[in-house]
Amino acid sequence: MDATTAARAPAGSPLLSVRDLAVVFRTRGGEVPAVREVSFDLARGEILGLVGESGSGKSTVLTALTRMLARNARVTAGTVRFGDADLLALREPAMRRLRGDRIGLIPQRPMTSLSPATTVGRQLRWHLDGLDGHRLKELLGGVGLDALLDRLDGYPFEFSGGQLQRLLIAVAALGKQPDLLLADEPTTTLDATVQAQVLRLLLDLRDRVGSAMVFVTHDLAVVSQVSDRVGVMYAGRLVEVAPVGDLFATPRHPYTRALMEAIPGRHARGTPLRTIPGTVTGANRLPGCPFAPRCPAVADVCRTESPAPRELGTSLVRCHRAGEDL
Ligand SMILES: Nc1ncnc2c1ncn2[C@@H]1O[C@H](COP(=O)(O)OP(=O)(O)OP(=O)(O)O)[C@@H](O)[C@H]1O
Repeated sequence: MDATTAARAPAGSPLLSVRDLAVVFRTRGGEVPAVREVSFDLARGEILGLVGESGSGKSTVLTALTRMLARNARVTAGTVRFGDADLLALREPAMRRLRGDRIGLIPQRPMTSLSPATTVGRQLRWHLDGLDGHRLKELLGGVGLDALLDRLDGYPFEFSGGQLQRLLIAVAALGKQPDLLLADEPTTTLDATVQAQVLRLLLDLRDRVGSAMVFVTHDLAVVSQVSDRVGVMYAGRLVEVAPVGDLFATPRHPYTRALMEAIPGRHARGTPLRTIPGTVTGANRLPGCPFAPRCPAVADVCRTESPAPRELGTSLVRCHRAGEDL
């Protein structure tokens, strides 16, 4: 078994296969690596949660997969296979067709993917050919927006961020029913009851249509509810990938452990919330393990050699010391 096996989706050939993806951003100070050596597979109908602190590269991975990176970003290494297609090599018209009907993206900031000068109703019809009144009602109802049916001649600025987010979910998930849905913090702006409704709807889409999903979130409670497997990112690298139950029960990477320790409610009432000392700043440029400066189990080798992925139980973990009695 090679070292990427645990990053593989269970059984059958994967729908999506990402290998050694690397992305850099061009900045005034030079090129900054944002994503490095990211590898994972996704089976049909599987949901992979992607977690990690702000700036760890989650959105960059999703936008690289759909080839919608910012203008100052470029993919410097890696392959992305979606079925038979090599997504990084496809010509733009073919990629656009895939984005049109087989790969859906729910972006983190809804405003950036809507035209400010066109009514919301018109934009819905652009995205969903042959959208009739009955289907429209069904879509809006699915995301709890029935009340907006009479307001679709309004412009995006007349709607709240949460309403626009739900409209985009309705289009990307329910309207297109894609084979692959990439969702970037889709429920963060929603209140608890609407969030629960949207999560149920996404799970129902997976059950009915078999859509696979990569679901980015900061919220570990959400990730535990929706994911089959979870990938943990730190400073541009996927440091651990494991089935959701195993990741929460037996986190292997010291960063994953620290994340779990920081979950409110895991400790007795009155105990101060645990935080992770230090910051991630500059970690993506380090020669060794990016977590070394903050790691309670750091050894000399961690500062000089980047750990290769290793299998431990059902996890794939990038840590020199994982598996030791730390
Ligand atoms: N347009 C940009 N120009 C330069 N650097 C960028 C740009 N966008 C992102 N980055 C950098 O790339 C890295 C990864 O950012 P990314 O947005 O992918 O992280 P993230 O994990 O999705 O964060 P968040 O949870 O806050 O959305 C960060 O260091 C970020 O500063």
